[in-house]
Parts: sequence; structure tokens; C-alpha cells
Amino acid sequence: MISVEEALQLVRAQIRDYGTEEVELLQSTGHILAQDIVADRAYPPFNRVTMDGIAINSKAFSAGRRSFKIEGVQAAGQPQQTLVDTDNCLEVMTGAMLPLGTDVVIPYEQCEIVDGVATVNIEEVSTLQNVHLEGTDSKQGDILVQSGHKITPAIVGLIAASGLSKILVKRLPKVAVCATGDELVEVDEQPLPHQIRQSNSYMLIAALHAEGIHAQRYHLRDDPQVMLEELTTITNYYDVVLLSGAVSKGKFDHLPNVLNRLKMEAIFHGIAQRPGKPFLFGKLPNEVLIFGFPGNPASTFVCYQLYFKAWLYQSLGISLPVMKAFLSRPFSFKPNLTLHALVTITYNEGKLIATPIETSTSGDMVNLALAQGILSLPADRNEFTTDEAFDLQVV
Ligand SMILES: Nc1nc2c(c(=O)[nH]1)N[C@H]1C(S)=C(S)[C@@H](COP(=O)(O)OP(=O)(O)OC[C@H]3O[C@@H](n4cnc5c(N)ncnc54)[C@H](O)[C@@H]3O)O[C@H]1N2
Ligand code: MOO
Repeated sequence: MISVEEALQLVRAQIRDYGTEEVELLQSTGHILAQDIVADRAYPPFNRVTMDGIAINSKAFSAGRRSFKIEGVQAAGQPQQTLVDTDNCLEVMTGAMLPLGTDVVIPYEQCEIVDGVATVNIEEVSTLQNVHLEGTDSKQGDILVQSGHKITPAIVGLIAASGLSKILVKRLPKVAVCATGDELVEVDEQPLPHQIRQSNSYMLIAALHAEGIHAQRYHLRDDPQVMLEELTTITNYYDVVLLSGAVSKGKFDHLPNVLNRLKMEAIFHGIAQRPGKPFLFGKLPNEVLIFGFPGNPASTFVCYQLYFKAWLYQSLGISLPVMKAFLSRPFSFKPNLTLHALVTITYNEGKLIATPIETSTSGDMVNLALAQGILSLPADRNEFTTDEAFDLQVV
């Protein structure tokens, strides 16, 4: 068995580059930009009114004028108007262009309007108050988002503002998620007393969605010949196969043998950790990667979060956020294994505090569902105090 650190190194060493592809902007969240996003106009593109109210000329105000006849209304979406008489005002709406001849916006709350005349009840104004000046946020031609960034919803908004409905992104791997085991039935089936529903593949596919990956789901029965045939087809089409179950020592844990017959190079099988000890990782002659997660739900989940994501982020050239958190109470764990404790996370006096979730085994999917993070307690000791910070991955 290898250590967690060795396993992570071996996983990260299998970098893959799947090229680039064009995607619809609304399908791009979670992808990595493969082009710079350039401002096709300034931000904001014009002097933008930021309060509903009136626009005046500051010279009139300085000369002592406090009542302004309303010449008209400048709405958002209307071409720029001009204040004809600088002793007058125009009503202006948030998002409108600041009318020519005006340089101060006074909100309605500071005016009283009677019979088409706005009287202001303030004694001081400053030039360009309540105006978001053209080009303050960026100039035309500036790079707004650099290639290599992970696309967030706010970035989607900015790309839309830049006039692109399709963009170039790094192609994500094609992923198959395979549940194994004769005990598994479909979600909408009623299980017999000896059966369970196949929840791990749903958990994995949901986790992959957050990375922008839309995986396909398969169920492999505990029959080595059928498994071999199905995996032959699957591994000819997908870049990565995530399997759950059938990797430990049981009589029906056929996966290691079947993968061996597919000529998989086993990069490792077994990590000194809990959960997820029998994790099997390998690559096929056609470079397809195999993540054989142990079937217990917490094992599948933790191995996905720690190892698959480490590999994915490394391949995409982005960093997986590493945080540190303190235990909420002293903790002891006797086996010489790294314990990936499922935790809830709180914040106290500038520190992240991780509280281990009481859980029975790695088969406990009920308490797994409460986890907000994974706190990794190293294998080299058995007692863990509250004054040392440990690696935390938020899930
Ligand atoms: N003699 C030994 N037995 C076991 C060892 C060992 O080292 N020696 N390791 C234990 C550990 S640790 C784990 S973790 C499990 C992993 O076993 P497998 O990867 O072979 O998984 P299965 O036996 O197929 O299933 C384990 C458990 O998980 C349930 N399961 C499987 N797939 C799904 C799914 N898609 N959705 C929901 N639940 C699933 C399955 O029914 C079993 O209850 O092995 C220990 N044994
Ligand atoms: O890998 Mo197992 O997860 O310790 O139950």
C-alpha cells in the first residue's frame, strides 16, 4: 500500500490534454477558457446614471440655483439627450446615458417636484456624483478574462456583455460512470430485501456536473465475461472511466482481473487511508484512465473528491483550492492510515473549524450527506489536537 502523498503524485502525473472545443455560452460554466475575453467596448460604455433623479449642470447649482424646470426625461435605453437650458434639468433613470450639458445627478429623495419644477433640498453637490464614468472598469480592447480561467456564473455574464454567445474552452474528458454489483437496482425500482438502489453513480454524476462534465451511467453485473465485453466497448469510447465497487478481496470483486485482461497498467491498488483503502488506479494501452473507487459510498465519494479532482484540475492547468482547518475537539484514530474525516465546517475568530461527523462506517451514506468537507489527518500519528491545522477540501 502506498501513502496518500504518493498516490496523489501518481494520479497527478497522468496529465491529459483533450484539446479545445467551442461551446454555447450557457453550457460553459465550469469549463476552462481557452481564449482571452476581450472588451469589445469600454465598461461602462457610456457615462451611466446610477440613481433615479434629476441631472443638472453644476454651474447652475454653484451660482445658487436650487429650483430647476424639468425639460424632459432621459430613460435607460434612449439615445443621449441634451439639456437645452443649463438652468433647467432633465429627469434621469438609473442605467440611462448622462445627458449632454449635465454633470450632476441628484436622486429623487433629495428633490421635491411640483408643477414640473424640481427643487433640491441639499446645499452641496460634487461634479459627476451618481455617475458611473465611461471606461472606469475597463477600456475597449482590454483583456477582461484570461485564457485558463475556470468559468463561473459571473464570468458567463461578462462574456455575454462582451457579445460572445459561443466560446472556445478546453475540452473536458468524456467520462463513463460504472456501478458494479448484482445487488444494485435502478433508482425507480423497488429493491427486494437483499438489494439496494445504485446511488453511487448518481452521486458521481452529480459531482461531475459541478465540473461541467456530463457523464454517462452504466451498470456492470458481477459476471467477468460480461464485464469484459462491456468495458471493452466503454473504454473504446470514453477518455476516463469511474467505477465504483468490485475492487477489494471478495469472490465477486472481478474488476482487477477484468482490467488486467484489458491490459490495464495498474498504477496503484491500495492506499494507506480510510475510507478508500482498496482504490485501484490504472491506465489502458490507449491512455484511457481507470479510477476504480471502492464501493462503499463514503469511499467512492472521498476518492472522487481527493484523487479524481486532483487529476482533473492538474490536467486542466488550474489549482484545486487547498485550505487548512482546525479540529473542533481533540481526536484519536489508532490505525496507521490517513483518516479522511468527513466534517462540517464553521468559522470562528478567523479560523476554519472542522467538526468530524459521527459516522458508523464508510457504508454510511446517511451521515455522508451531512459532510461539508474532508479533513485529512495524517497517518504518522494517532492523536490530533485542536491547535494544529490540517488539509481541508470543501465538497
Ligand atoms: N477481506 C477484505 N474485505 C474488504 C476489504 C479488504 O481489504 N479485505 N476492504 C473493505 C473496504 S475498506 C472497502 S471500502 C470495501 C470496498 O469493496 P469493493 O470496492 O469491492 O466494493 P463492493 O464490495 O462492490 O461494495 C462495497 C459496498 O458498497 C455498496 N455499493 C457498491 N456499489 C454501490 C453503488 N453503486 N451504490 C450504492 N452502494 C454501492 C455495496 O453494496 C457494498 O455494501 O470492501 C471492504 N471489504
Ligand atoms: O476503504 Mo473502506 O472505505 O475503509 O471502508
